[in-house]
Amino acid sequence: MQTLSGQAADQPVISLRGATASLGSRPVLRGIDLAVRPGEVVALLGANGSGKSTAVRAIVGQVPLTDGSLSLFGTDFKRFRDWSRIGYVPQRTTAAGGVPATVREVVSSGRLSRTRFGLLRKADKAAVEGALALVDMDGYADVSVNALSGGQHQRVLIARALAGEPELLLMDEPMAGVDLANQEVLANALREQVAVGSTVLLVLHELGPLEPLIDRAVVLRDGCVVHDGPPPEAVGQHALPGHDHVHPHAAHDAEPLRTGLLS
Ligand SMILES: Nc1ncnc2c1ncn2[C@@H]1O[C@H](COP(=O)(O)OP(=O)(O)OP(=O)(O)O)[C@@H](O)[C@H]1O
Repeated sequence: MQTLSGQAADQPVISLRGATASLGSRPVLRGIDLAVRPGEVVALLGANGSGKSTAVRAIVGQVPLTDGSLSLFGTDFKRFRDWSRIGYVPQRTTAAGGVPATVREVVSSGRLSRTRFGLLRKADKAAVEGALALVDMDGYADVSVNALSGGQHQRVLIARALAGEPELLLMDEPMAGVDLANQEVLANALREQVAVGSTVLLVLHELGPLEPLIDRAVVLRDGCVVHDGPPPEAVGQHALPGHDHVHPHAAHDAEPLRTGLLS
């Protein structure tokens, strides 16, 4: 079966095979296999320093692979040019730069790859306004990004990624610095993306309000995949920061899988 974009329905949107990468002289990804299929919402979990951000940065080409392969939408990374199909929210950055820009201007920049010659047409402007509304920042459209709180920045960066109406959304700790009420706002925004068929890969420390949306969890430890399957149940004490989670799906005779999401 083919999707509207001509891609085979069962073909992974992201396929990393045997991926290795180093930062400086340090091997950070040590043979990662990760396939994300169309419409899936996959959480990338693991302790600090396990390689989650590096894996996502490798997928968007910011960290070169030293071995293994990567394909996006069925195209080998070296030949992939269709970046407008991908929205990326990097980890802990700010939307504010040296130049004063309004929230709407920053979010509009996420639409440029969908335009011809950088001109925003009616549909582009509607997509920008829609993205602002999705993260509940429409009331701040004309505010300078320099005047925003950390959580508001994060919502603007997510709106910037959503403005391009990406088929694949990559988000590195989207809930970092966002209070619980706004985490719910972002969870709703994501739910709407998933409802229109977007594929999502998120780096998370805790599943939190996103838990009902997550189809699968991939847990990294020391640059290797140690679990690929149902998300760990984060209920009660298990949801508490620092809890070293023993996965309920581990075979009886197997070493209990400690996802150690935050440890
Ligand atoms: N520029 C760098 N040079 C050398 N090592 C680095 C560099 N950046 C990160 N590292 C190391 O690479 C490892 C993986 O980092 P990465 O940011 O991918 O982990 P992470 O799982 O996303 O962690 P966190 O949950 O803290 O964000 C860490 O041990 C980190 O110290």
